[in-house]
Amino acid sequence: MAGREGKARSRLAVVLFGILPLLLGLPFLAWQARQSLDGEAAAIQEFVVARVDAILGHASNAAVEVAGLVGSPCPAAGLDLRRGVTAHPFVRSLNLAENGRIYCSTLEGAVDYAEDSAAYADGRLQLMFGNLVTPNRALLVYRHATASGSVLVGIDGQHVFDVLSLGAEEFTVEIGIGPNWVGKEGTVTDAFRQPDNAIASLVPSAAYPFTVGVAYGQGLVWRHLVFDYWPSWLLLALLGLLSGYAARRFLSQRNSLTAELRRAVDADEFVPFYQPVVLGESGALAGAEVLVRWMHPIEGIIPPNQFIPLAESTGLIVKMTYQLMDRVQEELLGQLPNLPEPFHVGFNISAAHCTSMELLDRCRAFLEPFPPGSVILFLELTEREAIPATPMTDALFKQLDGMGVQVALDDFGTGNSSLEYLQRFTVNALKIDQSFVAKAGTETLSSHILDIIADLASRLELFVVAEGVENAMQREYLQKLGVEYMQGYLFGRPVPFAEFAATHLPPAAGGAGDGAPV
Ligand SMILES: Nc1nc2c(ncn2[C@@H]2O[C@H](COP(=O)(O)O[C@H]3[C@@H](O)[C@H](n4cnc5c(=O)[nH]c(N)nc54)O[C@@H]3COP(=O)(O)O)[C@@H](O)[C@H]2O)c(=O)[nH]1
Repeated sequence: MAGREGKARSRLAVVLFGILPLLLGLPFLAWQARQSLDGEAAAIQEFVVARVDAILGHASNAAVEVAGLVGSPCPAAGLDLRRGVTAHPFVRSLNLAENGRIYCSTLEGAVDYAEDSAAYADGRLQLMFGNLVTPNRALLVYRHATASGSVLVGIDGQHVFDVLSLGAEEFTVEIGIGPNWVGKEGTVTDAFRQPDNAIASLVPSAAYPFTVGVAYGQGLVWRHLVFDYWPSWLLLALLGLLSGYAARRFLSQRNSLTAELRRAVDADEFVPFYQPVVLGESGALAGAEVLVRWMHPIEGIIPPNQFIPLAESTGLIVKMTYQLMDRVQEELLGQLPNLPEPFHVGFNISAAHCTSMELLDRCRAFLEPFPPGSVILFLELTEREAIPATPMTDALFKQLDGMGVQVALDDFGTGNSSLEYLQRFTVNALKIDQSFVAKAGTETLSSHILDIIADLASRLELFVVAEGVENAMQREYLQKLGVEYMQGYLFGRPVPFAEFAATHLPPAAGGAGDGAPV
C-alpha cells in the first residue's frame, strides 16, 4: 500500500469507527423517542377517556334520576328537573321529550321542538355547535331513552375542553362524537385536525360513544431526541471517541508491525527451515518442505503463524518467499552431491505471488543452476487467500507446468476452493491435511475422508502427500492406502539446513528416488 494512500485509508477508517456508534445509535434512539412519545400519547388518551367518561357518568345519573318525569306535564316536572340540574356536577340543563318532541326544558320551561334522535351517536350522545343560550360554545347532549320518550342532558362543552387542555402542549388532542370533532379551543369541525405527517392514534371509550384522538408531528420526535436524549448522545459520542481511539491504536500497531516486517524483510531475517518428505513405502528421503522462520534480533525465532497472515495481507510475503528461494538454492547447491535424486523441494505460495508473471521467472532462476532432473520444484497452494481465475493466472500456471514445476494443493479437504483449483490449474499432487491424518484409523469419518482423497487422487492420476504423520499406526494406515509421500514429526521436524543435512542426508546420495531412510 503506498504511504500516502495508506495514511488516507487509516484516517478514513478512524473517522468511520469514530462515528460508527452514532450511526448505529441514531435509529435506536429515534425508535426509543417514538416509543416514549407513543407512550405519552397513550397516557393522555387514557386520561381524557377516563375524565370524559366521568363527566358523562354524572349526566347519565341525572338522566336516570328524572327519567320517571317523562310524560309528566312541564310545569309540574319543572321543579324536579331544576333540582336535578343542581344536584349533579357538569349538568347545565335537563330536557324531557315525548313522541319525538322536546316539550320541557330547565332553561326555557315549556317548549316544543322536534327531537332529532338520529343526530345522536349510538342514539346516546351528540356534539352540538351551540344552543340558544350559548350559541358560540359547543355543548354535549347526553340522551337517555325511556319507554315513552327521552331525557336530554345538556353539558357545557367547556368542561370537556378543559380536560383536553390538560394534555401536553405539543400534542393535538381532540374528542370525536359521531361526525364531529372538537379540540381544546372549542371549535367543532367534521374531522380530526392533526399536523402534517403527524403520528396519530384514536382510542374509543368503552362506556360511551366517543373517541379520543391524539397526534404529534415528526418535529416533536426530533426535538425530543435532541433535548431529552442528550445523555445518550453524550454516551454515544464517548463510545465514538473510544472506538475511534481503538481503531487508531489497532491501525498504528498494525502499521508498526508492518513496518517491522518490512524492516525484517530488508534485513533478510527470514530463514528457511526444512522438514523432510519421505517415500511412503520405504521411508527413504524424497525431499523437503521449506517452512519459514523469522530470526528476530530481539525476540529470537518467531513461528510463521505469527507473521504469515500479515505478510500475506500486506504483500510482503512475495519478497520474503523469493529471498527464501535464493537461500534454499544456495544451501541445496552446497550439498548437491549428497541429495537424493530427484530431490523434491516445496515452497508455500500465496495469492499475492500469482498477481504477476514474476513467479515464473523466479522459479526458472531457482532451477537454473541445478543439473536437469536433480531437483523438482513444488509450489504448494494454500486456500488462505483465494487465487483469482484470470487469463494471467491461467497463463502463469500453464507456463509453470511447461517448465516442469509441480503444483500441490496444500491442506487438501479443509477449504472450499480445492476442487475449483483442481479444475482450473494443472495440479500434480494433493497434500492431505494433518487434521485427517491425526485421526487416521481411529475415527471413522477422518478415515473415510482419507480413503476418498486417496481414491480421488488415483482417479485423477495425482500423487498424494500426507502431512502431520506422527506415529507408526498412522504411517501403516497411509501405507495401506498407497500414499506415495509422507511428512510429519515421525520423520523429522522443520530444522535449519545444517541440521537437516546432518540428520537426513547421507554422506553420499543414492540413485533416483532412492534416498536415505529417515
Ligand atoms: N506462505 C507461506 N506460508 C508458510 C511458509 N512457511 C510456513 N508457512 C505456513 O505457516 C503455517 C505454520 O507452519 P509451521 O509452523 O512451520 O507448521 C508446519 C509444520 O511444522 C507442521 N507440521 C509438520 N509435521 C507435523 C506433525 O507431524 N504434527 C504437527 N502437529 N504439525 C506438523 O505443519 C505445518 C505444515 O504446514 P503446511 O504443510 O504448509 O500446511 C503453515 O500453514 C504453513 O503453510 C512460507 O514460507 N510461506
